[in-house]
Amino acid sequence: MNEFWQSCVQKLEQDLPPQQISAWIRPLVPVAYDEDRAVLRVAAPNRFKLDWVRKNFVQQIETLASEWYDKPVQVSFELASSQHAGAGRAGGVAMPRPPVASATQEAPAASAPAPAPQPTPVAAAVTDGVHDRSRLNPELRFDNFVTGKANQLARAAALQVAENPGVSYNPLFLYGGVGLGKTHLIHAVGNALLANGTGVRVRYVHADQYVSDVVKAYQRKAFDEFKRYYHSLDLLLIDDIQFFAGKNRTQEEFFYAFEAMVAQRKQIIITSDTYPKELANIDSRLISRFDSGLTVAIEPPELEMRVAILLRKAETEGITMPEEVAFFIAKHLRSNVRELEGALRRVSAYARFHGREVLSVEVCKDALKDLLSVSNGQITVENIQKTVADFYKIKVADMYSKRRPANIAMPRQVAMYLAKELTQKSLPEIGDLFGGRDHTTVLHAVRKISDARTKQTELNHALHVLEQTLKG
Ligand SMILES: Nc1ncnc2c1ncn2[C@@H]1O[C@H](COP(=O)(O)OP(=O)(O)OP(=O)(O)O)[C@@H](O)[C@H]1O
Repeated sequence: MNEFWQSCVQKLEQDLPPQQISAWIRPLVPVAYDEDRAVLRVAAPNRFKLDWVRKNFVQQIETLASEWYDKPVQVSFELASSQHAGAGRAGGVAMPRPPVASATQEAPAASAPAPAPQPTPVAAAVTDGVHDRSRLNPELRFDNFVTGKANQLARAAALQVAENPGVSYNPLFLYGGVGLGKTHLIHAVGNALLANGTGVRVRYVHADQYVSDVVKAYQRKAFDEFKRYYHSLDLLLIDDIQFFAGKNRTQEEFFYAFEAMVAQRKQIIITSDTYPKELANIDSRLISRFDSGLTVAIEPPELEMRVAILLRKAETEGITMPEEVAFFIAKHLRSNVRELEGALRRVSAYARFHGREVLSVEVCKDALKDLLSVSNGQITVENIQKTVADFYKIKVADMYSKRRPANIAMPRQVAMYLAKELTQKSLPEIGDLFGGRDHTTVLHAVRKISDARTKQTELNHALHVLEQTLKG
């Protein structure tokens, strides 16, 4: 594992800028590799870094681990205990240890014993520098956010809020699929406000972290401090609010923070993977609050925007990318910006490794072979199943399974409908590809979804996004 980790860091160094390596990769510590389950445990020094690497680097590390161990490896991130401190930097390997309790578990029953007091994240936040305190990433700004049809409304709303926090749209609720720039945009608002230098109190928090803060405040009986901190902010940026689902105590606390902040004209910006009314297991009074400001969608980027993003990112990284190369990548990779960034890193590392000065379409074809075979421009039933499963956050396997809960049955019908609409396959062929279902089941799904789409705006919107993602 030690050897793997050293090679992994070296490979990442070829792909990522040095600041990212020192900020996010070097502080990580490999904890243990479970050979039987093919799971590699990696510890991060704090919750912020944990969330960040989980979100931004898991794919790269899993790919490298899978190559190294020659089988699909899952990487599981966790918070470091004191045993791990420093081991990563020294390149040493920490011994396996008992798993860390999930920080996202909801507040325990009132009788739960309180653990020994430690500095709370709230207290820690007060002692850090301004960016650490706000948890903003200074790299995510308006000036490096590429705009196109898919995100122009969201950007305009975010700019408006940055100019008039607390008075224009409160809350601003941004929603959209993975990797489309929601996090980037809300950091941009925070950074713009900090840049004004008026001493505003800004805090970015991932919903998962907020849940964890509620749990800690509960355990340490520190709710007053918790409330004081959150209620005192001028701008609260809360990412991926769908993670509040089923966390009742968190929702209650957030409701009070929300009411207090909005009453004092303090700005709140929320992101989510779906629009407010579609959020599952969230209290209806919160949903109605979320909808009371401005709700804006970010959609998957269209071709021209994908090209612009690639050219812009290549320029920033000092990579010479001819337009035809950008068009080639953008035509084939259509789902989100994170995927484009990954492709750019891969292509440039490949070119560097093979001593090619200028990127060419040939280099891209080689470097992105596996990605391109999945999305070679053709719409297949497999592509549709994967895209729809990603969109609705269900497993691809549920497309073939016999399970029928509504949250699975509906996406499956959507996928069948799209398969009929976008491929040449017959109803029986589609039925076969959905776990051997009868053609009448497919016909029923096609009729049901095409009828529902004419009556339900949100379903129509979702289908539009899916069609656009699949067609490119
Ligand atoms: N319009 C854009 N211009 C430049 N970079 C972008 C744009 N949109 C997204 N990105 C970049 O793509 C990556 C993914 O974006 P981001 O993390 O903001 O997505 P997200 O919508 O928050 O996704 P998730 O739902 O997974 O949290 C980031 O590195 C971000 O900087």
